[in-house]
Amino acid sequence: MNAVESEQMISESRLSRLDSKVFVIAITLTGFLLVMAIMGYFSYQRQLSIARAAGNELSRLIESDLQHNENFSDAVSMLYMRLKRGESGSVHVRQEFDRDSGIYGINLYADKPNNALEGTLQSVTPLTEDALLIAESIDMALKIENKDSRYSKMERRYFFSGDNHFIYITNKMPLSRFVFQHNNGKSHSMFTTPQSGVWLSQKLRAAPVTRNNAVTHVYIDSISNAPVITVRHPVWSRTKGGVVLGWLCFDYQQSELQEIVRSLGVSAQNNFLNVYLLDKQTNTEFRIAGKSSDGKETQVSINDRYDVIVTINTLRYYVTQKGRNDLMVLLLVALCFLAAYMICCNIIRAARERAQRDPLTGLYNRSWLHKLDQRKTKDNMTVVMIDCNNFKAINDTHGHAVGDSLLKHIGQLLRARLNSNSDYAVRMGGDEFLLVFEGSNVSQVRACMKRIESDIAMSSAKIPLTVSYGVTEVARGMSIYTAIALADTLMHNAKKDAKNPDA
Ligand SMILES: Nc1nc2c(ncn2[C@@H]2O[C@H](COP(=O)(O)OP(=O)(O)OP(=O)(O)O)[C@@H](O)[C@H]2O)c(=O)[nH]1
Repeated sequence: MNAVESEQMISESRLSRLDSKVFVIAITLTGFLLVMAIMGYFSYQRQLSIARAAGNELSRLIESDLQHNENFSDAVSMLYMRLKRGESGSVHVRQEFDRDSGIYGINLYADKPNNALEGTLQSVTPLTEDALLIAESIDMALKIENKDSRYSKMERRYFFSGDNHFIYITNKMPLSRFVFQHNNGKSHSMFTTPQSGVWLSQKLRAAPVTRNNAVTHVYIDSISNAPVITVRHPVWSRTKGGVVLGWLCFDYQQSELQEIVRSLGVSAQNNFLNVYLLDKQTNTEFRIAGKSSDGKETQVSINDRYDVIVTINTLRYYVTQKGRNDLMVLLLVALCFLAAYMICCNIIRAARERAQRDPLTGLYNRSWLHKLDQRKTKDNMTVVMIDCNNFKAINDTHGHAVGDSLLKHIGQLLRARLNSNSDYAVRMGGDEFLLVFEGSNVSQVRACMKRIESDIAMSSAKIPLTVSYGVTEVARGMSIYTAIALADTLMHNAKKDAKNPDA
């Protein structure tokens, strides 16, 4: 092999080394990104399905509440009509006046065994006969309401608003929170909470907002100072389409809707959900739960007016337990790929190392030379080309196996004489060896070669073996291949001289 061929082989090997590294990195990165993409897709789908489930459930509950309110208002209308016609007995509710708050009130259904009060009807003006009939109807409707429904367990704020009267219906709450007030030593049956007395009279005295729509947009309630939507249902004096006596209005407060969100198993443990009610007509968002609006979004329609929007805060999703599992898997995948990358690199390094070794002698082979070429030539660098004399005859006489063990033995001898930190032995092929000395001058190298020659002669006494060699100092700036070629020529000259001592 000449120097040009060697150069070509070296640059090819350099290229393949680079290729294999780039290949491993590319495969690792592609695999990692692929797994990330697949996991991201499934994580995204899971987040969306959670959002969709929450949105569907919330819209279903709100819709059923709206339906419930409508049924309740229809029941009040029906009962009112019956009372008016004298079909449902007489009016039982009793109007009373609370001097402290200046409010007229009527007790509604009190569920004493369960310590629950449905509420009181309260008005700042004395209730007219018609208003008393409505109050009685509301009382009766409350009694026949399904007490087991989720709705009946919710705190409720609603009021009746007619042309001449505004009746507020207090919240459902435990009886124990009410104070039975006494008037002149006589038991006074009107319930008033000490905390809510002022609030109630304010609420009642505030002019009720006239609303033309069946559903209001989100507004801040003047008394409770909280965002509210009011849904109103007509109470009819005759059948539907007849005269409207007034409106039963149901306030949806943020806290109530939050309660619904909390009651959804899915959102109770996942604080990454942001839930909004979107008023489609005014394009107003009414936040029910959560803090931000970013993330995956899903929109579920409740009715013509409202949509539920659920978004998922991805960062929070990952911080909560469910997301943490995803992160752990992602981390494990990253570690697996890192391990795979390191293993691949090691395999390649070992294969490259093997490719630079001669399998018979364990010395470097010719392809290792490019390493030397890459390095800056050091001062005091000397190369020696060695070739065994008449090796063919040894093979022919003693057999190839003996020839092999001789070559192996020469390799050991060479290694034994070299300084492992600065000198290298290379099997160039067949019975040819190259020695590279870094840090020894030519005379030191020649002295070393004398010792190697005698080692070989002594150790192969049964099968006499000699070597020829050529020594060349690598001049500053000289290519290693040029030096090897020079040493090769010198070695051949020496061989010729040995064979023809007379010439
Ligand atoms: N046993 C063995 N023989 C080898 C191996 N590689 C090459 N040879 C033999 O080594 C011999 C080398 O021959 P040459 O260098 O051409 O000639 P030579 O007999 O050494 O004679 P000169 O070099 O002129 O002194 C050939 O017969 C090869 O077959 C090997 O790995 N093992």
